[in-house]
Amino acid sequence: MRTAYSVETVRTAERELMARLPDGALMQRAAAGLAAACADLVGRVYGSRVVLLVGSGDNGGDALYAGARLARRGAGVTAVLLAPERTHAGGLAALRRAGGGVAPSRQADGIPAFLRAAADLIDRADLVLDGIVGIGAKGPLRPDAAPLAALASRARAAVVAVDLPSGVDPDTGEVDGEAIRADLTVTFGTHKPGLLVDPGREYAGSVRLVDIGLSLPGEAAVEALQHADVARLLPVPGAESDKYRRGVVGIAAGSARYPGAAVLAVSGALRGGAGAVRYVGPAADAVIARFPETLVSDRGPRKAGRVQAWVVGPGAGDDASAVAEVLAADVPVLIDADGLRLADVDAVRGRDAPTLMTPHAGEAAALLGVAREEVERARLDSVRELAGRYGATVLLKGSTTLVAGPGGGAAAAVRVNATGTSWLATAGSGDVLSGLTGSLLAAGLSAVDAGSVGAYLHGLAGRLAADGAPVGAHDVAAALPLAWRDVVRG
Ligand SMILES: NC(=O)C1=CN([C@@H]2O[C@H](COP(=O)(O)OP(=O)(O)OC[C@H]3O[C@@H](n4cnc5c(N)ncnc54)[C@H](O)[C@@H]3O)[C@@H](O)[C@H]2O)[C@@H](O)CC1
Ligand SMILES: Nc1ncnc2c1ncn2[C@@H]1O[C@H](COP(=O)(O)OP(=O)(O)O)[C@@H](O)[C@H]1O
Ligand SMILES: [K+]
Repeated sequence: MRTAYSVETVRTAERELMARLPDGALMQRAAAGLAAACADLVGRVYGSRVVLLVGSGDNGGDALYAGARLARRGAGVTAVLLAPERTHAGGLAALRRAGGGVAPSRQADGIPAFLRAAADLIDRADLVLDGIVGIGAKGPLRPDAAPLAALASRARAAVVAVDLPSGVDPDTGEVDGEAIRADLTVTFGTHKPGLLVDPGREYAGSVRLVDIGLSLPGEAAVEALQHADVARLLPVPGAESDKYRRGVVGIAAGSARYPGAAVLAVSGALRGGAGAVRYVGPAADAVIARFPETLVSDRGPRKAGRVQAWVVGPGAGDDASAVAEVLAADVPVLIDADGLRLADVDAVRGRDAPTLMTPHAGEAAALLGVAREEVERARLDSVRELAGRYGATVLLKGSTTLVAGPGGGAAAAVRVNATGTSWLATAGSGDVLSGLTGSLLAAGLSAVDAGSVGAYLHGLAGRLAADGAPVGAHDVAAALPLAWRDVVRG
């Protein structure tokens, strides 16, 4: 499991560790790891041109000490200081001792000369280190720092963010205004939520974690399943299993207008671990024609026969009665697409069995009564808010998919999944996800596990199916067994 902790938790862990170590030891660990990562990235340190963007906190201190290490190995290192009088004094002295230089400053030389010099240096650099701000960030980048982020983001040089890209909110991944676009982020002690959740994740580039010895007890703020975690959660039939013991998933989906949604949801469900798929709705002929193994019924969810979990909503049009019948069932229910619009909030809140809602940003926005952009800007807050309002587990789809448990509060970890690819942004791929995830629910996974395992397999299948080329949703479904095998084989 990859875990990310809130700034507050990181600060507490740092204080405890610092109390047991000599002054400055932690920063030296951070700077050593940072310099090593930079050296790996540029390949040849000797003769390389390195620019340090240095803010007034310890994040700047890390950049200065790492710069000193690179200067000792023969790099030409220049620091651009945002606040010379408040720069980390030890770091700056170390850089000077190692032969590094300092660019003209805003305070002494005026803003135009400062920006011209910074632009020149960044233009000619092989490597830019972003030490503007780290976990001490408050609000959007300030007006003096924002132009540096813009210059670095356009640079031909490799850009390494120190701890996290400046301009990305450490706890949420929100980006308000300018932010550093890094090729690599070297983060210390633990991942930060903002590195795993979009839009921050996209700004971070690849992320390297440097162990500085922090011990982080208690619940993470954000966690991301890895192959081994998913492998442990996948349902595997035992010797005594039969199709009913493996679980039956009911799919109430599709309409005369959208029969394909039913077919795609079933295509995902058949590959999700349930022993049988029961389809209920007006697209039975289309479903059977494509998947003859499906059990079909035209009697509505209540009379369709026993299932261990329901999926309701994909392509369902305005069939509110099917949604109400499914919500009345005492088994786990996944609500997707049209079902989200038709589900009564009190009926969802009143359920005893687990409920999993799977909106994309547009659907989440409609449920929350805000604009879609607001959900995309603040994905963590949005998923927690929805989970709290409905008392349900919520899976918010997108480039990073988030899964929040029914508590909705900040205390419980939100799962994040980034196995996907933007090729998954294709009509019907959400239907495949809902069938797959419903199947995992029927096989006995909890709502949070089913959602996060479903998103993981679906993203991986998308990647395997696409392999750099456009694919249809049915290709994603067909690649699910490949993804499953890939996970099991490790
Ligand atoms: N505390 C520790 O034990 C360690 C801290 N480390 C580094 O220290 C960093 C945290 O240091 P600090 O607590 O000094 O905080 P930061 O250096 O992250 O930020 C604080 C400084 O940035 C300025 N600032 C805040 N918001 C800003 C904004 N929106 N735009 C521009 N400037 C802004 C503040 O005025 C303040 O001077 C970590 O991110 C990490 O890089 C590492 O050295 C590892 C050890
Ligand atoms: N840019 C992206 N990167 C990765 N995955 C994406 C991206 N855009 C969409 N997806 C994934 O593709 C699927 C699309 O689902 P959805 O929006 O419900 O589509 P549809 O309604 O057409 O089935 C979701 O699993 C979502 O997470
Ligand atoms: K930074």
